[in-house]
Amino acid sequence: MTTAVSLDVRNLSAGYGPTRVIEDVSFSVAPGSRLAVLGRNGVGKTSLFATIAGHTRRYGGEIRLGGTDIAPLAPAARALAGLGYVPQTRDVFSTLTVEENLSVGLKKRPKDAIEEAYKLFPRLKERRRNLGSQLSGGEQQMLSTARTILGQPTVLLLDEPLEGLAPVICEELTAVFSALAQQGGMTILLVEQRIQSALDFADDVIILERGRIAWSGASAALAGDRKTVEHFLGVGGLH
Ligand SMILES: Nc1ncnc2c1ncn2[C@@H]1O[C@H](COP(=O)(O)OP(=O)(O)OP(=O)(O)O)[C@@H](O)[C@H]1O
Repeated sequence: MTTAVSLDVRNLSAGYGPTRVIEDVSFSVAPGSRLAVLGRNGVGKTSLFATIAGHTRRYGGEIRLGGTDIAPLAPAARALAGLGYVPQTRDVFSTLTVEENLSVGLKKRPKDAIEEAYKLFPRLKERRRNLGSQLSGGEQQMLSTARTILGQPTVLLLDEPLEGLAPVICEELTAVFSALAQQGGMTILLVEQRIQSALDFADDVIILERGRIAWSGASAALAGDRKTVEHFLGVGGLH
């Protein structure tokens, strides 16, 4: 059965122990589309992705992936169901080689599927025998992204993938993300501090404020609405 919605989040509330940081969040994302999650520091962007991936305490709400509620599942089962999560921390295994890191992402797929990762990021093939700890920040981001993509997710969550990276690496990564959405039909959710980059990449946007959705709409609408950008994201958000 096909569904018109790839990810559907309904009335989601979550936090850490007794502290709630996500409050009654609802949104949906169409298959193959791109959603940017924006907001000032500490509003809950990382926590929202961590909640969808199963790493916080959920108080209520549903997370439907292709029609199935994955909220009761453990993080590994969510990944098997088609959810890819690339955390802000990148989580590269520093004592494993690039190739060993990629093998972890294969799950039950044959070893030669690793070539897909090398096709996406040729730099990783050059560094296949290097340890995770020997990689630059950009290479670590490529590795973390490639490892997740080897699991063939239908929905990919990218938490600040461009943070701290040189402009040329940001362009390379952004081109891969765009190709995954356009040619691979992958649904991508992106947290990004650079508002203009996020708007250039995404079809739609949600803005969080204190764990709640404060604004949602098309990227083009937000790009033309300087007042809303300044109100929720601060002066100088667009350039
Ligand atoms: N592991 C944790 N335990 C307790 N509180 C946490 C934890 N992680 C985040 N928080 C709190 O949850 C709230 C939301 O934080 P979160 O990191 O999700 O925001 P953010 O919008 O991603 O911020 P930034 O833009 O700085 O990355 C903050 O008040 C933060 O202090």
